[in-house]
Amino acid sequence: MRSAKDFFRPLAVGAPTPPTEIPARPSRAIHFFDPSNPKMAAKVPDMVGSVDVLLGNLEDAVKADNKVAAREGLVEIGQNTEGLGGPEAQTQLWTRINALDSPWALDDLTTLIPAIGHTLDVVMVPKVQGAEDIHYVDRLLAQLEAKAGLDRPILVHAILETARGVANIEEICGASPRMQGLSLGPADLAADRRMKTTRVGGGHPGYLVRQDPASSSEADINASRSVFQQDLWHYTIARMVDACAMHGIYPYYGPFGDIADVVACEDQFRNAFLLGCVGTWSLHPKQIAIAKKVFSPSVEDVAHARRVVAAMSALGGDGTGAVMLDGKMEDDASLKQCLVMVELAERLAATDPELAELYAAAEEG
Ligand SMILES: CC(=O)SCCNC(=O)CCNC(=O)[C@H](O)C(C)(C)COP(=O)(O)OP(=O)(O)OC[C@H]1O[C@@H](n2cnc3c(N)ncnc32)[C@H](O)[C@@H]1OP(=O)(O)O
Ligand SMILES: CC(=O)C(=O)O
Ligand SMILES: [Mg+2]
Repeated sequence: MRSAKDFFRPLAVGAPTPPTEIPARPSRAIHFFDPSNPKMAAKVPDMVGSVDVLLGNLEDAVKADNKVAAREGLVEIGQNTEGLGGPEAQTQLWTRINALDSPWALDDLTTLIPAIGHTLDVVMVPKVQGAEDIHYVDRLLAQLEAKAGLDRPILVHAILETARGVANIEEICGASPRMQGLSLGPADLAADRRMKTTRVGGGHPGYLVRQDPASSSEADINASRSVFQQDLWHYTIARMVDACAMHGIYPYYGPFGDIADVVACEDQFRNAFLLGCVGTWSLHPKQIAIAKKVFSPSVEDVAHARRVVAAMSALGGDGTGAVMLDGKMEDDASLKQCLVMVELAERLAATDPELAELYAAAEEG
C-alpha cells in the first residue's frame, strides 16, 4: 500500500507531478477511428473542432495485420494535425491501446509516448481487471514521460469489460491520481459475464417486465398486455457513476453498435446522461451529433435551472430556506441539482458557440 503522502509524487525521476484534480473538459463524444484505415484517417483533420475527443483505436476492430500501421498512423496524425490534442485544444486526442496481456500493448505505449506524448491527452486501457493493471500503466507512463521530457501527465481511462473489473471498480478508480474516467465495455462484459445478448450495447427486447393480467383466467393470461423493456446496463452504469463521483473522475457510456438505429442510440445515451455520465463513444460519424445533443443539457432544463438559482438567490443566497416555483418546492438540494446543470451548460458553451447562442437566447427569452 502506498502512503497518502506519496500518492502525488512522480513514479519516475523527472516525470511530471501527478494531477490533484482531473479537469472537466468537454467530452460528450469520444469518436473512435482506426488510424490504419486511410478513409477514416483522412476525415480526422476536418473533425477537429467539431467533436470533443478523437480517439485513435488500436485494439479490437483493428485487424492484427494492421496493428503496427494503426500505431504509426496515429503517430502521424498526432504529430501533424493542427489543433488536435494538448491542454488548450478544443478537440482532445485519446488512444485506446491494446489489452495489457496482448503482444502489442507495450509497443503501443513505448511508441506513442515519445512520439506524441505532448499532444496525447488520455490513454484508454481496455479490459482492466483491478488496481494492478492501473499501477502497471501508471509506472510505465511515468518512466516514458520522464524519458520524453514531458511536463504534463497523460491521464488514464479504464474500460470496464470483465466481471472482475466491475467487482473491483472502486479500487480501479482510486488506483492512480492519473485516473480520468471509466467507460462501459458492454460487448466484452456481456461475454465475460455469460450474458445472453449478442448486441454491442443497447437494450434487448427479451429483458422486460409485463403488465399484470386482468385476472388469473387463461384467457387473460394469454391476452395482449403492455410490456416495459428494461435497461440491461442500468446496474453497471449506476455503479460506474458512484465510483467515479466518489473519486472525482468521469463516467461514460460506451459503444452503441446498431449504427442504423439512431433513435434507440439516442435513448440509450440519454439514460446514461440522466444517471450521471458525461459522455459516450461514437463509432460512426453520424453518432457524433447524437452524443453532442444528448450530453448537452437541454435549453429548457438550463432555463429552469437558472430560474431556481435566481429564486434561491433572491431568498438570501446561502442556500437555506425553501421557495415555491411553478407549484414545486425548491430548496438547497434542488439548488445543487440546478447548479450541476448550469455549470455544465456554461462549461460546454465556452467551447461550443452554437450551444452558447441557444443558451443565451433562452436567457433573453
Ligand atoms: C466493442 C468495441 O470495441 S467498439 C470500438 C471498436 N469499434 C470501432 O472503433 C468501430 C469504428 N467504426 C467503424 O469501423 C465503421 O464505422 C463501421 C465498420 C462500423 C461502419 O463503416 P462503413 O461501413 O464504412 O460505414 P459507412 O459506409 O456508413 O461510412 C461512411 C463514410 O464514413 C467513414 N467512416 C465510417 N466510420 C468512421 C469513423 N469511425 N471515423 C471516421 N470516418 C468513418 C467511412 O470510411 C466512409 O467514408 P467514405 O465516405 O470516404 O467512403
Ligand atoms: C467497448 C468494448 O470494448 C466492448 O464493449 O467490449
Ligand atoms: Mg471490448
